[in-house]
Amino acid sequence: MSPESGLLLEVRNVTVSFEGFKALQNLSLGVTSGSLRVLIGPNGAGKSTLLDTIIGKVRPASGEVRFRGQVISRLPEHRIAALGICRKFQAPGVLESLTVRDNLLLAARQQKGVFATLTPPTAAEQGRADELLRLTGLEARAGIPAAQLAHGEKQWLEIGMVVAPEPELLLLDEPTAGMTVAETAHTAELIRTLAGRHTILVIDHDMHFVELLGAPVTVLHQGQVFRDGDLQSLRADPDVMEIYLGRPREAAPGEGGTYAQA
Ligand SMILES: Nc1ncnc2c1ncn2[C@@H]1O[C@H](COP(=O)(O)OP(=O)(O)OP(=O)(O)O)[C@@H](O)[C@H]1O
Repeated sequence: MSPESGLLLEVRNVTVSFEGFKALQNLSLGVTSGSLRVLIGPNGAGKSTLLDTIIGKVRPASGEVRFRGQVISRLPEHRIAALGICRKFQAPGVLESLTVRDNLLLAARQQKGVFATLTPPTAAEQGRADELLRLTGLEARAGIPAAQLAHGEKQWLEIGMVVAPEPELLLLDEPTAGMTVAETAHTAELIRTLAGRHTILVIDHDMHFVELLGAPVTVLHQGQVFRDGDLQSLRADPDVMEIYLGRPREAAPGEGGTYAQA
């Protein structure tokens, strides 16, 4: 945590430019340790670019990102990841031929790469894999190849794999994309369980899911923070409605509705 601001993550006046087009414009955002925050906004608002900037995939033209008070926006991606920032992308990255438990075990190994295959897992690593099975609700599926999992189960497995090394900050990009209503509800429960142990930023378009998360919401629009608030007040905000309704292709953020997707 930054001794100066008390924030775990600080995005300070960040501008990101793609060949002159400003995807983020002087954007500032602070995240406290252990909090859960949702990012929403119309297509092209800059949500993914913001996560890309935090993980070091995209460099700001101006401004900076601080993590625990340290400026990270000039560090290479692997150094930022090593500080404890992990991002789960939409596409699951599980190894299909391995069992669910072995995927979790691999992710829980302290020793990475080829060395992990040369030494047997420690009792602590085995214990962590079992803990992750319970956490994700995949205990009954532990012994089957990951290829046989349903779409939602695969996503929970990947969340388990991403949290295995205990990252301090977890960035989730549309974790419920393509999920059924029941899978979405389970995902919300899982993320709520993880909050507190981890600081979590979630991007999602599914307002039912956002409601289930019950977390503060930040609305991005045209590369800037447009509003902060709870979902209920944002739904009642005519300006928030306007930025969605102003785009004919997109759905309005009505009860249980879905914000526009790419
Ligand atoms: N590599 C890139 N080169 C050029 N323009 C880009 C690049 N990445 C993003 N953009 C543009 O920056 C803007 C913000 O994109 P971004 O993907 O961050 O929005 P988003 O809020 O995540 O949208 P969505 O909800 O559709 O995923 C968009 O206009 C997009 O076309």
